[in-house]
Amino acid sequence: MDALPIALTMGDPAGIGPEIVLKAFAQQQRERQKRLAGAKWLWVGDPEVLLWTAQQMGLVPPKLQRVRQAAEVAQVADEVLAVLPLEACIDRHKLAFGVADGAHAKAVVESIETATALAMSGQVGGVVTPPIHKGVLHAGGYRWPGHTELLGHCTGVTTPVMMLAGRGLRVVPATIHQSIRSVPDSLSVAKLTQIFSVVGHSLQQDFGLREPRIAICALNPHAGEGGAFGDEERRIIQPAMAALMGEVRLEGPFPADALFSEAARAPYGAIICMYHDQALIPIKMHCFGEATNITLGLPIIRTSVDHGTAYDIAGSGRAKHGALLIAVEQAARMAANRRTWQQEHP
Ligand SMILES: NC(=O)c1ccc[n+]([C@@H]2O[C@H](COP(=O)([O-])OP(=O)(O)OC[C@H]3O[C@@H](n4cnc5c(N)ncnc54)[C@H](O)[C@@H]3O)[C@@H](O)[C@H]2O)c1
Ligand SMILES: N[C@H](C(=O)O)[C@H](O)COP(=O)(O)O
Repeated sequence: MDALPIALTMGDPAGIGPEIVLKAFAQQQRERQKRLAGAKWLWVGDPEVLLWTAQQMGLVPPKLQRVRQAAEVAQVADEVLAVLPLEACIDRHKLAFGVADGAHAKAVVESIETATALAMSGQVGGVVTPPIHKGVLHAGGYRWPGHTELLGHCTGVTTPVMMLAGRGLRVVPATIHQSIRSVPDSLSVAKLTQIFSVVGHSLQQDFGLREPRIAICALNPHAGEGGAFGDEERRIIQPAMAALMGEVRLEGPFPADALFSEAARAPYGAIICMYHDQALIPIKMHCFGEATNITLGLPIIRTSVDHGTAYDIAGSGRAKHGALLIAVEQAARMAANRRTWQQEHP
């Protein structure tokens, strides 16, 4: 078993996050009987949220044990879920499934900040984040569009990079949570060079690929058709690729529509796309519920589920928890790969 626990954040308390944590922990316990494997979990959040969710849904909650620091998790029995409470609390009398409430934002953010600090100081092996509701953060006065940007802020990283990975496909959106209208103007040679470099390094360090090939999507249809439909390929994408020649194996820019067939993508360790939906539509069509959202370029390991808060089914019992188990396993695998890489490249 890994020595360090994995920290799980609270996520949005009114969404399916607490439900999938309860279900995933129960499954992990059943499988633990068969094979002793995997790191212990440390849930960073208001324990009332788990208890309320279990009570409302008729689920049997695990025994919870409050800890004050991550080091205590080693003493917590396997069948008990260690919980690190927050300073900010959730008012369970006002909590309702599927209702976005800006009053939850403070605790949601504190959970992410606390788990990140634990990972930064080496007290946990990685951070796994159940979904948050971006409207809740916004209503609470926070301007982070999502985890990715908040994690960048918490770790002092200016260009955190989002990757979604599942069933042999890895996609990276070069721009994330912003309007389509603003995308071309926010692409620059410097920004793309940085992202291409982070992805190349992470495929080696975190995914164990020795000489990864990376495909780059064009921004415009048919890669701009020689300039007839736009020139960002010539002005921005190609110079960024050229800047890394000899360092990272980049190919393209390819017309995005033809790149996602099985044959076209097979040689590549990752496909870098120019905007959110160019990357996330193909991966969610390919394996929604089984993909993992990973933040690259951080000094810590962070993974997440590929789905959101699913308010439409919160509290109904219909939420599937498979993506959370996959995200935890992915975090543990990445932590091991990174340790090996760091030993080989001191
Ligand atoms: N990792 C994250 O924090 C994360 C990821 C994606 C979206 N979000 C946020 O979640 C909120 C809702 O987003 P959305 O509605 O676009 O996407 P969503 O993933 O919450 O829901 C899309 C559809 O998939 C279903 N679904 C999602 N997860 C499911 C599961 N585990 N089991 C069964 N069905 C599931 C939902 O019921 C819904 O019909 C938004 O605020 C969004 O920004 C957060
Ligand atoms: N773009 C992600 C998705 O649609 O799955 C999601 O919004 C999560 O983003 P963060 O990990 O930055 O919260």
